Amino acid sequence: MATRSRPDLVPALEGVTVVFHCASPAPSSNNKELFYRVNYTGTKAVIQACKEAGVQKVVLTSSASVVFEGTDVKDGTEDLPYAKKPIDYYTETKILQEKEVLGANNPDENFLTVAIRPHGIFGPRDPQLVPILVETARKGKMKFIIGDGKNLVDFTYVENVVHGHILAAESLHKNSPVCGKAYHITNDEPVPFWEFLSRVLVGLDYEPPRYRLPYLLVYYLALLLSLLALLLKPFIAFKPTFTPMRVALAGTHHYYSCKRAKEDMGYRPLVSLDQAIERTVQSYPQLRRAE
Ligand SMILES: NC(=O)c1ccc[n+]([C@@H]2O[C@H](COP(=O)([O-])OP(=O)(O)OC[C@H]3O[C@@H](n4cnc5c(N)ncnc54)[C@H](O)[C@@H]3O)[C@@H](O)[C@H]2O)c1
Ligand SMILES: CC(C)CCC[C@@H](C)[C@H]1CC[C@H]2C3=C(CC[C@]12C)[C@@]1(C)CC[C@H](O)[C@@H](C(=O)O)[C@@H]1CC3
Repeated sequence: MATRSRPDLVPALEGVTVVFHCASPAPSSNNKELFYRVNYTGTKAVIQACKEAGVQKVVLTSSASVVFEGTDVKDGTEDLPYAKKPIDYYTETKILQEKEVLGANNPDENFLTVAIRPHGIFGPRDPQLVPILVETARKGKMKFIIGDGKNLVDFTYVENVVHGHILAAESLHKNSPVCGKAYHITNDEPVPFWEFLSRVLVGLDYEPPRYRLPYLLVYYLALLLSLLALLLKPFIAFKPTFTPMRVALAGTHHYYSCKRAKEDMGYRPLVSLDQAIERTVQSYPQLRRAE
């Protein structure tokens, strides 16, 4: 449902028991105002509309990045505090959104909420991760490995993310431990970031990245480029591919524990990373490298 207007939402929600709130502008958007309007004020409108329409359960699609500050997270649990300096404005508004949804949990009034925090979602025909990767490779910018190439990251197949949402909805009832809590949902198979990207690229007939660059060198170069882009904005518009945020995502460990989801809602990934990569690569014949 692509609306943020409460008067539109209420009639659409009449008779509904569970709302899955997945709406967000794409993280790559530059529109700060839109992030705020959709992820924060839009979420408040959704909660209000749910209450007015008598919806009892809300499952929010949050993001594991709400605790990521651009430095290593290894097997991070849900007890990690929210990032004080989130990696971008999208994530800043995901934090506001998650706080709003979890804060609205009120079993006494029969209004139950839970947040799912996936990480690095991918899957067949997704318009984000693989297309961005291929576009970067086509521009000849996927030749380099940032850092030592060993940093482990979670990438989560879309079907496992959906499974986590359904389990959360089914587990949401009065006295359940899931009420008002956040849950990491990943493939539970952390993989070296550069190995994952290489497998997707090679699967689509592109060369994998080969040459190593020191992490800090690339990070500060990206920072410099971003500052330059900001300074030159009134004269020329250019959008650097390697932003500090992308460099941090590419060069640090960021993988999360699913222990809480396993214990409280019986979560297990349904599709392995091998199967997931295979299915995803097969779904993009148009992105395959031409001979
Ligand atoms: N893609 C990832 O790696 C990832 C990881 C963690 C969390 N998430 C979260 O998953 C959810 C789904 O994202 P996705 O990556 O599948 O992208 P998506 O584009 O498939 O889904 C985003 C949804 O938001 C709606 N939307 C966008 N702009 C809107 C607006 N202005 N007003 C109302 N609705 C609007 C779209 O209609 C769409 O249904 C988001 O909440 C996102 O923050 C994504
Ligand atoms: C230019 C290259 C160095 C990197 C190219 C790959 C990137 C397009 C993706 C690899 C990891 C992805 C990722 C996100 C965006 C796309 C990547 C950087 C998110 C930041 C998108 C927003 C989500 O909420 C984040 C999450 O917590 O899952 C994603 C983290 C991984």
